[in-house]
Amino acid sequence: MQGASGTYSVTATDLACRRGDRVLFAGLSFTLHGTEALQVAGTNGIGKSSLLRIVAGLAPAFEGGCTVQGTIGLLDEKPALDPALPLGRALAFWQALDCPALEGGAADTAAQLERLGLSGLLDVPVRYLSTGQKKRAAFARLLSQKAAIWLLDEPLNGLDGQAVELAETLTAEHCAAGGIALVASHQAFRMPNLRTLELSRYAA
Ligand SMILES: Nc1ncnc2c1ncn2[C@@H]1O[C@H](COP(=O)(O)OP(=O)(O)OP(=O)(O)O)[C@@H](O)[C@H]1O
Repeated sequence: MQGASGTYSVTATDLACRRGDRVLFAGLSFTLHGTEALQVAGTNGIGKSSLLRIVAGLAPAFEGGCTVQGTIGLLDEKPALDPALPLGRALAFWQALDCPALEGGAADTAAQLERLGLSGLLDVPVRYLSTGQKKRAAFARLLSQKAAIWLLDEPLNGLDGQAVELAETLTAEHCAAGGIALVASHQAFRMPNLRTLELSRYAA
């Protein structure tokens, strides 16, 4: 991560979200600083992904606003890895853009791939990877991004039990290192000091 963790923040102020002709939620405010994590919980369709897209700057707020200090890494169901490329080359493409001159980058990356159980899959085209392997690959890309603010949209979907624990541990490590995590999920997500925001409380 670049910059001091004390400078990272996500602030949502009186946020409302409209999708189509429906206002999904309104009056939502929260602040996250470096080291903090928040799980956005709620039933299917309540607006969890929509909230993350607003925070990421990919969708407009209907009312209110959101300001972020720090770089954003979004992990969602689309890993944004070229399906035709072998996994190793697909990840290298992003790494060259995200962190071209990363010191100790190669060793760092190899260790992360090993930890994610991807080392033996680097020559497999992305389109052949299983659902869980694709999600692991999305975490590999997220880690190489070195973003301060992790926006995780259903990060545990498709992962087996061991990988669920790893995803939770990686997120805890990210926050312990000064990062921020905003986790949208209807599933339990276990990590220290995780706050929960029930989006249904803001349903319009
Ligand atoms: N572009 C769009 N136009 C109109 N409605 C949309 C659009 N995108 C999403 N929606 C609707 O907005 C609502 C919220 O969707 P969203 O994906 O944010 O919910 P969610 O809480 O993340 O759901 P899930 O738990 O199923 O992932 C849904 O009813 C969805 O159909």
